[in-house]
Amino acid sequence: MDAVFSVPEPRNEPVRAYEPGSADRERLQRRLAELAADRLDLTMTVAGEQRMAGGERIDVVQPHRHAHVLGVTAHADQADARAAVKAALDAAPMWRALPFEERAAIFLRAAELLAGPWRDTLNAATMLGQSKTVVQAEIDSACEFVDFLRFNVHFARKLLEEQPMSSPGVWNRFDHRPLEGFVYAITPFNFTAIAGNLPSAPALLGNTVVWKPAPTQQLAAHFTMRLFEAAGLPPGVINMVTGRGEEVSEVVLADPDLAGIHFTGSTKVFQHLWRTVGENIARYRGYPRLVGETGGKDFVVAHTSADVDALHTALIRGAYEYQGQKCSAASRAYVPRSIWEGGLRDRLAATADSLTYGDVTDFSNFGGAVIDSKAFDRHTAALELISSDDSCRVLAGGTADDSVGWFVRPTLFECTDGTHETFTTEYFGPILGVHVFDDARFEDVVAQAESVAPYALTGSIFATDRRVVEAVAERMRYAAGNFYVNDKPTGAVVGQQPFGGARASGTNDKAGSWHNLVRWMSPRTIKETFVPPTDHTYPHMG
Ligand SMILES: NC(=O)c1ccc[n+]([C@@H]2O[C@H](COP(=O)([O-])OP(=O)(O)OC[C@H]3O[C@@H](n4cnc5c(N)ncnc54)[C@H](O)[C@@H]3O)[C@@H](O)[C@H]2O)c1
Ligand SMILES: N[C@@H](CCC=O)C(=O)O
Repeated sequence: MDAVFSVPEPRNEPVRAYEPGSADRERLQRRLAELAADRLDLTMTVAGEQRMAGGERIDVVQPHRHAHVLGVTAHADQADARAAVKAALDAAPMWRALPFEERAAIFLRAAELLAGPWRDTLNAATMLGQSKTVVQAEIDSACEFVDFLRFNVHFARKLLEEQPMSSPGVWNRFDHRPLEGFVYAITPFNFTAIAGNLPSAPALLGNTVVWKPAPTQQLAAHFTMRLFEAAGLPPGVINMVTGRGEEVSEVVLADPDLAGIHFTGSTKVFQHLWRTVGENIARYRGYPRLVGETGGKDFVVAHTSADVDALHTALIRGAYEYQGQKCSAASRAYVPRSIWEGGLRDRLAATADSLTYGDVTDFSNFGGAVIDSKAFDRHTAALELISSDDSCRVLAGGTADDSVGWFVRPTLFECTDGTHETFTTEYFGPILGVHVFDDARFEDVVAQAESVAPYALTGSIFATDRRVVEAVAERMRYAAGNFYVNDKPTGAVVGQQPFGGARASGTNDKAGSWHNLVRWMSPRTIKETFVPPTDHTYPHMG
């Protein structure tokens, strides 16, 4: 077809409420029951073929009921990794030859399938496998995932329009090539949308991908792969390998055709990947693009002019929704003594104590369990540290129980030392530390909060005094890639608050925006001269 196509105008997928008695809720509950009753083989998908990986088997369980096995997966071994790389390289010529519109149509179809008939499946898988409540699943595996798919097409189309200038008699063009080789996408447990976006964004631009989801997210990852297939994704474009990933990386990171890594997860793992790429640099055909969004130690700073009701709600939601397992979760707050002792302390503690964490299929619960025993152990160690340290005082929670699920109570503590390790370490759980300061020390505390932790992902200022808002935004300009004014530091929406952070929090390539997509393109500049010169001499030569 000869045409310059426009693409559908993207819109954010509306969030459904699932109120009692609604048809949406009843349908989702039926799907939850079906998936809970199943015990799926959670295979790899390589060159379109589903088969169990060759390594040790792993049970995928419900974190809030860990005796309940949802499916069985396995660690991919080196032979599995080699097969996935080969499948990606074999599919590359076909995929990059397909016009952009055809690739875009597949991902737009995936968006509409997910917004419609696949919504309950992805939401139910995310609730059961990752212990998300219905609202947390809905904003992730339905809305944010749909948004990534729609907005990526919109931004990619705009990037393809980018063309250089041409002087008279010359036509300059950009050929927006995909990278030469394959992309390695490695995704975290906590967001189904991120797991879907990391392999699909490079694929939209014509790259083929080896995708390694987190084992604890494997149930939703399995259905994500089925969704892409249902939308028409050809075999070999995205190849999903299962399990922990170390063995996969031994093969993939040593492959000469590694063209890029699209990672979201912990800072430690990203640094390991970066280091390994550095050690292998002479092996590669090119310089692999390294895109990584990683950890955070996200702050809320309050001023005496703050709206205390808004601050209270932001701290509760920001710290304890999804059990604090968002990279953006508020985990350290700085509150003036007059506000803290004027009522906020007791109110926050009472609200935190009242939050119910339990089985997420009971829609009355506020939260579920933390993801696995490793996370549970990390949090119990942090709780022990807090309760045994004289500078910290636990005000709510502080307990944990793994008899049925990996439950950690929403924990609130205050700490006299704003440089304490609890203010610099990412625990990734429902643990909020508050440093209370004398009102007059506001500027010193802002300066400390700016750089005490190595991260720079999200942060909030609560103040109604505009001069304070302006001054803190300027003083903390590099302390957060996503900065919020009078709002919680979580819940970024694709197309509205492009997401990502710098310093130890990552490369700040803003998932779901053109900043990210541009990393998966390798433009070729073409100059065509219509009437080329036929005399090599210049006028100054006489
Ligand atoms: N900045 C962001 O946008 C963002 C978003 C979500 C999560 N996170 C961060 O992710 C972390 C939580 O997620 P997680 O526990 O899944 O992180 P993680 O780093 O433990 O794991 C992330 C992924 O890396 C894989 N992995 C680990 N070692 C590997 C290796 N050697 N080779 C290949 N793959 C390997 C894991 O199996 C998983 O798929 C937190 O630090 C959180 O802040 C950041
Ligand atoms: N983008 C999400 C966080 C993703 C990390 O876990 C938010 O803004 O809350």
